Amino acid sequence: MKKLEHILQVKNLHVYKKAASGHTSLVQNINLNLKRGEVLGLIGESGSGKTVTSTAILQLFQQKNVHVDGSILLNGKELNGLDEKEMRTVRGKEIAFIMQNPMNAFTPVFTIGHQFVETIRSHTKWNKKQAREMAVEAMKAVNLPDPASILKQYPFQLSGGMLQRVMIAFAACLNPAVIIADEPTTALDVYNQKKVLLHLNNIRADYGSAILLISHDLGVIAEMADQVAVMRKGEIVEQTDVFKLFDYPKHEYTKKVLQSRPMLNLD
Ligand SMILES: Nc1ncnc2c1ncn2[C@@H]1O[C@H](COP(=O)(O)OP(=O)(O)OP(=O)(O)O)[C@@H](O)[C@H]1O
Repeated sequence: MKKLEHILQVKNLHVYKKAASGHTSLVQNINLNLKRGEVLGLIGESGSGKTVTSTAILQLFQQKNVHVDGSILLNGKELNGLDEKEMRTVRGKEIAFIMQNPMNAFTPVFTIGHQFVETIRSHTKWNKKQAREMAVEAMKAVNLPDPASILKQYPFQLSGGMLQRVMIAFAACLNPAVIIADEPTTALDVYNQKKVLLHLNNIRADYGSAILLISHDLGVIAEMADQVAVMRKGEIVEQTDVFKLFDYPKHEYTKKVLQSRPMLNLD
């Protein structure tokens, strides 16, 4: 079988909020392509539609509130319109999500260990002991101290930064084809930011996972991304390789975004 060039292809994606008075558009005409092992940075001002785009790709909107139009191909398989049961077999295993707010990623009433082990077991044939070992290894990779004791804790017992790293360990442990990372490092100090970025970089290099990286931090984008898409008011206004974007931004809005980044004055 011929290998597909793109792991993820988003074509003409439109997302509408449903209301009695009619539909309002949240994002329009989004086209994105991700190759194996590639990092696509998604930047743009607050409210420009980055999270809506990733939520639509993951099919996490409730159909009664939001309508998603267009095509989302993951390894050639159409995700848009897939029923929830099928989507559950895709999420976590083939396409993983690192959310902006780590608290939302966990169920408060179960320990981290229970949730981690059950997620691994629902996608593999491993027994509990094997799944626990895998969870411990995955947590070590993101610099979490004493993973065995973290497994016994409940989400509220961990700090936001620790939960963020648990979620990244979660997302990466099954070597998904695509990882969507929505501001994965914002809750972290500089040292752990570096650790997490390095870990994501290793995953893409070792397993060929493609990463859709949403970030306000242009330093993170410059370090990690191969391609960058710039969003504004629900649309992509510019999409190019990372060097071209930083050196020769075309769109006025991109120029503004680049100009507004904080500069370190070393003098
Ligand atoms: N579940 C939802 N239902 C309806 N509208 C939504 C939903 N999620 C987001 N929106 C709206 O869609 C628009 C885009 O929001 P989105 O969260 O995608 O922006 P963003 O670019 O990710 O911003 P930020 O950088 O602040 O996270 C906003 O006007 C927001 O209010």
